[in-house]
Order: sequence, then structure tokens, then C-alpha cells
Amino acid sequence: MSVLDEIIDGVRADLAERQARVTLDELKERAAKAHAAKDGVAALKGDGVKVICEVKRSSPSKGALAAIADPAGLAADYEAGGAAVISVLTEQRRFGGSLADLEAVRARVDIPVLRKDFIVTSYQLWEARAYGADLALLIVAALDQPALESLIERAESIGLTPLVEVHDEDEVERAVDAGAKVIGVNARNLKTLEVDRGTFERVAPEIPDTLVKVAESGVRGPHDLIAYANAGADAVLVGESLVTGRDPKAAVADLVAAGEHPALRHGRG
Ligand SMILES: O=P(O)(O)OC[C@@H](O)[C@@H](O)c1c[nH]c2ccccc12
Repeated sequence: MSVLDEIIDGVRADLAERQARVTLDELKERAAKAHAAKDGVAALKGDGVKVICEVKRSSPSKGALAAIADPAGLAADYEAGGAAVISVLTEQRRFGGSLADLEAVRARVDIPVLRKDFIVTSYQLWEARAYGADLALLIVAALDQPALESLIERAESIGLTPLVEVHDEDEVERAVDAGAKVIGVNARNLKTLEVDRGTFERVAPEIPDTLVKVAESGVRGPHDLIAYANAGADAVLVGESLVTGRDPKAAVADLVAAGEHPALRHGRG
């Protein structure tokens, strides 16, 4: 069984518990009271390379990364540094996250917030909306094609922007066929946990230029952002180097400044 399969088994068990506690109707009521979803596509387009900053306590590959006692405070630092979107890991067993983290972050920042989890049913999309998310991650490798299609459709119908994650050319084709508008190429293969920073450069040319291209994982600092930008990234998603660094706000500001360098604009949409 791959790491991804193991994670999803745990996610399904936790999900069953929440579904037994909170009905879908209750979630929908809560979602109806949430602020209107912010436009995730608009936030990731435009001049310069956008930076998505992640709140992540631990990961299956690295174990504990940072305690993050105050996720909203960290998100506020990210926003002050110039982040375009905040990503909040809500998976509990391997990443140490929760819906409470999502809710706390949402209450503190004005920019769009992404629910980062292993979404396998529309119940989790309603949760995302109910706890204030504007975007939700959908991992192609975790879903069959009909499920991927229906989750993209459902996400959009409730106002969420799906960030559709791929790690090879075949998955790009599946994502595009399913109607993805924002595609994230993850340099970390979730089945093996290996990071290959060449993945984006290899896979991105398969993504139509009309879609938003996000490079995920492995960004240690401005030089990695620049490499991804030169390979066509509209945005990068950064976690570990920000949560383990000493000054997240300054680190984000450095990334944003690198992403706004005029030399990068040439050839980018
Ligand atoms: O910590 P990094 O290497 O900066 O990576 C962030 C992000 O890309 C990574 O957390 C991630 C990308 N896709 C995921 C899917 C599930 C969980 C986590 C992820």
C-alpha cells in the first residue's frame, strides 16, 4: 500500500466520525452563513509570481516541523509579507492540522484561504466552505475520473476554486479533461514521498496556458521560486521552509520580491 493509500484510509476513518456527529444539512447551514467565497483564480493571476503560504505542523516525510501554537498569527505574518493565498493543512493524523486551524486562519486574514486535505467526498467540500475556505485541494492520484469530475463540479457550484494537483503528464491530461482551471504540479510524489524539483519543468508544458499553473513543494528560497517561474509557474506553494524558518514574514517578502522581478515577466501570461 502506498503512503497516499495509507493517508486516505486514515482520512476516511476520521471523516466517518465527523459525518456521524455533524449532518450534511448542518454543514450546509453553516456554509450559508460563511462569508461569500473569494475568487481563487483572480488571486493567483496577474503580474508577478504569486506566493501561496502554508500552515503545516508536520508531514509524513519529515515528521514534526513546527508546533505552530498560533496558526492565525502565522497566517497574519504571511499576509503581511505579501502572500496571495494561505494554505491550511486540515489533515490531522500525518500533518497535525484541523478544521479549527482553518477557521482561526479565516477569521484573521482577508486573502483567500485554501483547505489542504485529502478530499474524497463532497461532504469535505461543504466542510471547507463551512469553515471559511475559498479554495480546496483535489489530488488527481487519490480520485478516479468520475469522482474527480464530480468533485470539481461540486466545488465550483458551492463557490470553491479547486486547486487540482498532479505529478505527471497523464494526471495533467485527467485534470484538464475534468475541467480544472487551476493546476498544481507537486514535486513531491505522494506515493513515494520523493521530491524531484524537475517535475514542474517536465510536466508544466502539458498544461494549457489559459489555466493557472502552480508549482508545489521544495521551495527553499527565492532561487527555487525563480527556477519555477522560468519554467512557467504563475504561483508557488511553500510550506516547510516558511514554518521552519525564523522570520516567516521576511521570508515571504523575499519570495514575493523575487516573484515581482521584471526579468521574470517576459514570456509569462
Ligand atoms: O513543504 P513544502 O515542500 O514547501 O511543500 C508544500 C506543499 O506543496 C506540500 O505540503 C503539499 C503539496 N501537496 C500536498 C498534498 C497533501 C499534503 C501536502 C501537500
